[in-house]
Amino acid sequence: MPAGLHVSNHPFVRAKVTRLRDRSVSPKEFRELVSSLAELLFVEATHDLATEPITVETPLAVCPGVKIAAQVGIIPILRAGLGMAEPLLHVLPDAIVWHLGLYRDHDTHQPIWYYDKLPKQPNIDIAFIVDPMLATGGSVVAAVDRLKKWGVQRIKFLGLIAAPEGVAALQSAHPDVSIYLAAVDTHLNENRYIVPGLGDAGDRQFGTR
Ligand SMILES: O=P(O)(O)OC[C@H]1O[C@H](OP(=O)(O)OP(=O)(O)O)[C@H](O)[C@@H]1O
Ligand SMILES: O=c1cc[nH]c(=O)[nH]1
Ligand SMILES: [Mg+2]
Repeated sequence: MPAGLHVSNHPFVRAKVTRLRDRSVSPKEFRELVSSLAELLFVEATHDLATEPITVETPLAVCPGVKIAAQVGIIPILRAGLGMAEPLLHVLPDAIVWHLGLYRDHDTHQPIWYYDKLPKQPNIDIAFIVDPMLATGGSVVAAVDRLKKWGVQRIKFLGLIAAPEGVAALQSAHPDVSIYLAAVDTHLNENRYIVPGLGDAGDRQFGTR
């Protein structure tokens, strides 16, 4: 069944992503914005997370409540996805983090693997792949391919800015993967960068350019 594309319309998200794009923003503020946006989108993306009924004793009475009943995996795509992983752990400290290392080749724009330490057996019920940028879609499609081969069937993608080309590529390769974003921009340029975008999300977080 095809999953959805969810582009947040929340004023916090729209204002923060506007600031994130600003070329004059320092790496420190850029990281803070990535972190805050990731948390806001995670809340939207986990609206249907499995829960289990429990009770809790307040000082006055026994009160019905719930606990989270799914083992969540957070899957950052290195490097730029790193800044979105830590804030999700603040919201859900029991989540497991599995890093996937992929970079996009400068000339071919194809994703190249350089880190993958997934164990033989999957130990999560649902995976949230995090990466700020969905450009051609090559990196996220490769990550979803890998997670499905590993044995995870429930997968969602959390990004900040996407190009229409990347959304189309991910939906065509993996129509079951829901996509949560802060913005969808107009197009990719000749170097496959998102326009207007924000430039290179890894470099802007870590001050490497
Ligand atoms: O949709 P795609 O066309 O695959 O492009 C998106 C990828 O490119 C960026 O990573 P980059 O290769 O710059 O690596 P980095 O995170 O180490 O900077 C970005 O963080 C995505 O992983
Ligand atoms: O616009 C883009 C495209 C790929 N990777 C980025 O960091 N930015
Ligand atoms: Mg980069």
